[in-house]
Amino acid sequence: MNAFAEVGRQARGQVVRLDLGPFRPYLVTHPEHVQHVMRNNWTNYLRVGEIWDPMQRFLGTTLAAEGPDWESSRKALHPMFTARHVTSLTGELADVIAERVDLLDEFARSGRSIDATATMADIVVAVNTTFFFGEKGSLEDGERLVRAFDTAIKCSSIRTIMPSVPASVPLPGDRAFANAVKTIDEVVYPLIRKARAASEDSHDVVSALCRARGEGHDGDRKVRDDLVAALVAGTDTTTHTLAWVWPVLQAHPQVAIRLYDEVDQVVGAGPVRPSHIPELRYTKMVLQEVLRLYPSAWILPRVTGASEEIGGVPIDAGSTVFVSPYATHRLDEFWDRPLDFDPERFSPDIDTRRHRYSYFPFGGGPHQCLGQHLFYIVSLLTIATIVSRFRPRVRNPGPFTPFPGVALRPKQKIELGLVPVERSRHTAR
Ligand code: HEM
Repeated sequence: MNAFAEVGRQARGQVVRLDLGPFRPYLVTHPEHVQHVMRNNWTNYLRVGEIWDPMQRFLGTTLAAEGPDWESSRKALHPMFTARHVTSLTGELADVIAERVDLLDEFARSGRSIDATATMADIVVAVNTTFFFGEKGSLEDGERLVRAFDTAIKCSSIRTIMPSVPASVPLPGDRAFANAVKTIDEVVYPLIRKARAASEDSHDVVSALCRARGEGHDGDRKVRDDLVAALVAGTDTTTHTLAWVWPVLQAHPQVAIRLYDEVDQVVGAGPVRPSHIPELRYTKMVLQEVLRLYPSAWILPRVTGASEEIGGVPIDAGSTVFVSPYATHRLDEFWDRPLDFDPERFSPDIDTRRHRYSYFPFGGGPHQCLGQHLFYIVSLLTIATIVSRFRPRVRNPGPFTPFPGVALRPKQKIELGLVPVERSRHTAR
């Protein structure tokens, strides 16, 4: 990842062509150019081609595609992801998170470490299962789905690196891929049927999609594709961002002290309530800075429809163009001390006048992330719930370095010890 960021830094905002053997994508990092690709001329920068096609074999062709199918999927999902709707569910999500964090007491008592990534994944799966399926889905359904997503992503990436092999020629991983897709369908279709059969006006995503999409085979297929694509978009991204928080706090004790103080003041011994969320201002700044240095959606590939120039560099039709929050967030030209971790950059009291596209962990333009409100609420609830009860300490030595999977994640396992916080309940506000 360092080498990748270095290419971007040395280009100083110019468009460069990467030399990855036979594959020669362009890397676009200057905020003006990013804005051109993501927003101003987005219809010429398509999510098609050898990187996206294998993923569409299990994500389907609604949200993960382009054109009218993508548009209708986005329209169907949008009402479930507005700030107002997600905020209305904060109490329910807080209860789900508190239940998962209760399970950590045993580790704190016995002194055993937890695996930070696995624990964050456990919380995210529980939250997403509730948010997407309400009472219709069980935790076991959510866990089966996530395991199947992992397999499908791993196996489809084999085809991504061998794009010239036709689908009719078998490759290793094909059978596991087919089984994963079967598992996904075995979990999702019965939940769609349950949602269609239920007469109540539920506020979970599957019910809303069933209301928005037509009935019958075609309608069910669209609901299935919408659900799978949105769940995949929101699972690893949130999990790995939350996992990064702990080594980052360990490496920056002054930041950790301020965050702990804030949670102590706002939440005390807990439980975390919806009214606490807007008050967790510093904790949110820490998350924003984590997303600057470790944006889980670290690369956004596009393919040009027609030839054109970006910043004076001619780009032929059919070329792959990479836009990368990871690279742009580390440019000296747009960030002061870009490699330092400093949440103050996001202080609402500082007038930074940053270019909108110098910071874009959630993308931008018409494909901008639908899940960012959900992400902030879930992450603030998770951090505050854990910190109101424990002081997490990373026990294994770092450094913790980013690994460029489909989502950017810490390469090393993070072993977290949990020291219970002793305080009386009346400190809660
Ligand atoms: C740290 C957390 C997250 C990050 C960094 C993130 C990042 C992104 C980015 C960069 C995009 C744009 C992709 C592109 O332009 O090709 C995107 C799209 C999307 N995200 Fe997120 N996301 C996060 C969490 C979530 C969550 C929690 C959900 C929902 C559960 C979600 C749902 C979506 C959806 C549905 C899209 C597709 C929008 C479209 O294509 O029109 N994301 N996300």
